[in-house]
Amino acid sequence: MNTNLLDSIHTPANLRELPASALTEVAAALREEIVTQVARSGGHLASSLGAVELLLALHYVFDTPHDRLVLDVGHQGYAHKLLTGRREQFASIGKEGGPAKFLRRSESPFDTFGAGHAGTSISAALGMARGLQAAGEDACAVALIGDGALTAGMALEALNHAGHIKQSNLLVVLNDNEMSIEPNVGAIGALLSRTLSAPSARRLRRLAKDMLAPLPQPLQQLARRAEQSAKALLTPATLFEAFGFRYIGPVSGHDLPALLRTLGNARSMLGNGEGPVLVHAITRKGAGYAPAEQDPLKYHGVTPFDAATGQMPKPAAPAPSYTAVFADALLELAQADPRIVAITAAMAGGTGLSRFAEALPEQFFDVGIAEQHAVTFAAGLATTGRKPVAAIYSTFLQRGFDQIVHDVCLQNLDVTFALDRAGLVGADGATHQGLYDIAYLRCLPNMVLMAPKDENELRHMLRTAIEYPGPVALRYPRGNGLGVPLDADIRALPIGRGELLREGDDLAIVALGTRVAPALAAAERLAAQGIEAAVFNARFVKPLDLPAIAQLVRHCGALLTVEEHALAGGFGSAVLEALAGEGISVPARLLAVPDRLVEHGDPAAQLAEFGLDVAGIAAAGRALVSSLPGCIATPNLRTAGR
Ligand SMILES: Cc1ncc(C[n+]2csc(CCOP(=O)(O)OP(=O)(O)O)c2C)c(N)n1
Ligand SMILES: CC(=O)[C@@H](O)[C@H](O)COP(=O)(O)O
Ligand SMILES: [Mg+2]
Repeated sequence: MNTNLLDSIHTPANLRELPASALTEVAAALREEIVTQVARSGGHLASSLGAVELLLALHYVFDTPHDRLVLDVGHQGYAHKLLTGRREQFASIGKEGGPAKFLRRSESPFDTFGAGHAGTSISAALGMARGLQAAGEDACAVALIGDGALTAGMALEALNHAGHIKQSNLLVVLNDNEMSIEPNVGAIGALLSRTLSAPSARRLRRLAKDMLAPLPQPLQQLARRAEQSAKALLTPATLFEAFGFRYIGPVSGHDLPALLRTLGNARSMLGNGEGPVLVHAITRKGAGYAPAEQDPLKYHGVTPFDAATGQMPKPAAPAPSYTAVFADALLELAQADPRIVAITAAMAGGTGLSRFAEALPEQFFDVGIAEQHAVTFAAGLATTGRKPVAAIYSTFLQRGFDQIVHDVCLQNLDVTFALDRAGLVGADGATHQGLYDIAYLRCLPNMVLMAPKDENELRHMLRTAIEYPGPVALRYPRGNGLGVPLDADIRALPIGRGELLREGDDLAIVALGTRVAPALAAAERLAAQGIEAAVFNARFVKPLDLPAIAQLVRHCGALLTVEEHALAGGFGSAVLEALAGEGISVPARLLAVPDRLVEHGDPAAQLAEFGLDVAGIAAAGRALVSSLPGCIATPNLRTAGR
């Protein structure tokens, strides 16, 4: 395939200069480019392949960016990126300085709305449509949303509102591939599925029309009413029509002539005051690349692989991932205690729970992309004596904040939150960083919050959390553990107690989670420079081990806190607040992620940039000790000063 065809397409306006007959070739070129580049860089492959013709047709039919195209999640948007002037940078997608894997308004005027979390597109497009109407602009807004994302509560809230206000310059295009990351959960997916979908209903309606034609008028009306009820049973049309949408479909999302026709029709229906329109397109996840079509789950999000064969290199993992260790420990604990149940919000693979689902199906729930529901569902289970563990990425749990406050903490219910991907996440970037959970959880009454220093401690913390009869959140990072040996038993830790890992007189380094190991290494470097730093593994953000920390700080006379979390509202802030409450004031430095967006990039480089690696911690420790009164800035700093 000749991807040179793409050389002449810098904006959709170039695309629109081509005859419609040329688009099939453009689609093939886009697909080729996506497979080739994602095989090198990694990224979201299967979803993007499935949406090539849809994006091509949307940019061809609509006057983007004047007409606003809003993508849900953004992981299906690689053809959109290639058609809107980002082909040259495409090879560095997800890398520092390269395009984001999702959408950012700062990246292109064609990215009309930032995306990364599921279910936002219809609300955003509805807001745009209303705003454009209010400004008297002759433009429309188009939301492209997957069948998985459509199960998110806010997507349904938006449908409800859009129909209610009859927003006629709004088009929703439903990209229905019968998949979320994994097969879709629940009735909406089932309603949309092929067996119930409209071709059969349409045939039925045509047949009924032919049969009714010779009948007298009243009988025809009666029969039409009966046909309406049959339709209600058979088609997704009635669902969307009940929401106040005019439904068109289903149409094949890979048949370009049919798509152009259908979207053209939909466009002509917009703006006439009769309410929003929904086009239902049927697609295949991974379309056009056999390995991804056969196993769309495996090729949903990929690291570099061999494009020719689809083979993925076996990662030479030096240690199991935190996710895997968490999942194994949870399965072990749940096998011994049937009260323990595991909950995921459409991320069974990502949270490591797939094996749990197979082994203990009665104790496992995938609620779909419904984090808010997951939290309150867990709370409900807890009222009956179940011990729910909701495993949700730190970034996605943001969705369920009010439910954590109102349904869990206020009632002090026994729910464990396993916050995977807490910290820097790398290529997924700003929308997926797990940098805010300490801030949004530690302010809540009744909440216990902890973070393990390694994967072995994670297992003990999981048991601690499950045994504790109230809300607990456990945060752990994306990626591999430290490779430490795993204890034979999994035991509960004392709540609110940290551990002193290294003694020292000159500086107290109080570290949390992933930053404990580098803090220890930094202390060794400092020792070589004559600074004896104590290193304390805090384990708990809430309740803090205040007695131990206060004693250590008093002893050393200087405090350095280290965490992989935003500075504002983070662990260091918690320590300072607690010390201030005790009337302890001490020279201190808080090492944390600064108050700015952290885009995609290499987490190791980002940690170094923020001074959170070994060198940064050592440098901050040395600077702090050097700044203390009476300290002479030479080797043996504090001792020289004393
Ligand atoms: C709030 C939220 N929860 C979970 C995710 C993780 N996630 C990303 S894509 C996806 C599946 C979306 O399915 P669909 O919209 O049908 O797109 P497809 O992958 O099938 O193309 C999920 C669960 C997310 N991005 N946002
Ligand atoms: C699109 C999306 O939100 C998820 O697929 C996300 O990319 C998950 O990434 P990891 O599971 O690899 O952390
Ligand atoms: Mg889907």
